[in-house]
Amino acid sequence: MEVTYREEGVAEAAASVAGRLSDDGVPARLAAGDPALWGAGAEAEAAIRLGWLNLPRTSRELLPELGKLVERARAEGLDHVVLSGMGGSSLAPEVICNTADVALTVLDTTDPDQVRRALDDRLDRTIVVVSSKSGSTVETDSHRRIYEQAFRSAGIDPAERIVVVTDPGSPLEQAAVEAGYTIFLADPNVGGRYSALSAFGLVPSALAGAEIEQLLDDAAEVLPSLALKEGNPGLALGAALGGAALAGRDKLILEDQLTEINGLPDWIEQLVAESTGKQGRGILPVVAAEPTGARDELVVAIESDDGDVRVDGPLGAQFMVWEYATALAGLVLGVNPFDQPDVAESKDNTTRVLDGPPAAEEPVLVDGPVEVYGESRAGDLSGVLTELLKAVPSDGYLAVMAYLDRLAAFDAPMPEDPDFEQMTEAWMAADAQTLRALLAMRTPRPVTFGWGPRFLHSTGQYHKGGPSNGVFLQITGAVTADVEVPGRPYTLGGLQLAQALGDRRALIGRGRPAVRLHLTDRAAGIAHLLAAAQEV
Ligand SMILES: O=P(O)(O)OC[C@H]1O[C@H](O)[C@H](O)[C@@H](O)[C@@H]1O
Repeated sequence: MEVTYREEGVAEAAASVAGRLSDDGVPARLAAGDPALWGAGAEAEAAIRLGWLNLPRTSRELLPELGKLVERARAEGLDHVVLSGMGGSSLAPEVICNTADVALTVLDTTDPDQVRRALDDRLDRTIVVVSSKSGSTVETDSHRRIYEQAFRSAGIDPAERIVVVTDPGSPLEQAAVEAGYTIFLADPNVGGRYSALSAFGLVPSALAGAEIEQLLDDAAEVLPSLALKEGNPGLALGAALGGAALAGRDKLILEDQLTEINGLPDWIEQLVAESTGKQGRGILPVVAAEPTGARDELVVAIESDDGDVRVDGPLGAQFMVWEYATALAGLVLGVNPFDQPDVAESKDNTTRVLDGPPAAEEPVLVDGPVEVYGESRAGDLSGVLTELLKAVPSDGYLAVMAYLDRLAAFDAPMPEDPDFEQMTEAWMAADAQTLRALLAMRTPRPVTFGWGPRFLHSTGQYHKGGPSNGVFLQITGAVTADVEVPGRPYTLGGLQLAQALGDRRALIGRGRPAVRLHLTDRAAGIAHLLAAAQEV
């Protein structure tokens, strides 16, 4: 595992931070799991959050039981693996399975269309992993209820198809015991976003067919170096992240194009944003964007020369080193890297909206299939986008957050016998993510993109707790066929909208500009929105 500095400014800032940390004995203290490192205020929490340092060893204990489960699933022909989990309970398995090139259907959404897509896909051969550390996350609870009902209606016993990963004593464990589900209990001394090498990362990945022992071997191999002052990749990376941020380079552009590791930036995004984005400080990860050369950017590239910092190594070691580096970056920035104090606010607001829907807000503008909610004096949609881009401060960013089906673009109409280029073009023309790229061309500031509610468990913490320089654009869409959540008074569509309204309320409450665009026809709305972005 190797971390290389490819730019002088970064090398200098990192060297000075690394020197200071080494003088204080930090590398060895962190490797030994010293909870006092982050100060008295963080000590109690750190004392129950450093278990990730032992996972390369302790997670091996899972292998025999997990091997049996994988064997049983194979023998029964259960080859469609669905993972229901938010944030730390799904981001690592997603990158593990993408890298291993094995199929895993990740449900980290409340979008009714996307959930129905998963339900309609090979239910007779589906095994569902329901993962939640707290065991009380509303999205995961809803998926579990929906799958239980779907299995029963198909004459399948849910106990044969549902596997639960949770912390001991959680409400999900209790429900799983009562229902007779297969249960894997995770190490409670590991926080969600540090849980890649725990049961949360390993159970769904093994079921999907990934080689998980190799991940643990690669993580174990890097471990001894994390106690060192020299030749310590975690110290090198943490000092670069923290040192650059202190020097004003607090936008972290993550590059991993065309490497063997596939999708690591989405996992890093949660780790770094939730760990550092609080008390008005933090590092903003920017995924899938081209560097612009802005003075506040730090470009980190996975296995390529495209960055100011280059990080090489296999996936298991990358998990370990990024976790260690992020814990150090938190120390350098003076924040507790193990809590997420501002995530709950949007959740509470969502509950409030579900309990008693607010008086209907009138759109300030309707432009074709797009309604605009929020403060705007623009006469049309491209005017709204122009206003938002202008509102971004010189050190700020624009966050686009789409509460939509992230697979909808694959339904785009295609020309007959399309070649790859034509297919890509058709997908991009139907994909909300294309808006990020179009807006990025029209501003020198970073533009981030998140699917809602997935990002609420990731960058959502930074949006509310980090520096107050974000501008927010939400996209929601009309629901044509909703999905009931059995035993709950809401539908998925109702929950999804409540999540958008709840988060917007939290952002506005903090004085941040936040506009919601509602697509009254989803496909036509995306097309209209992308056309408007081209006119900005
Ligand atoms: O695993 P769970 O308890 O369901 O939590 C899933 C996610 O929920 C919260 O929003 C936290 O901010 C995340 O850090 C966490 O990964």
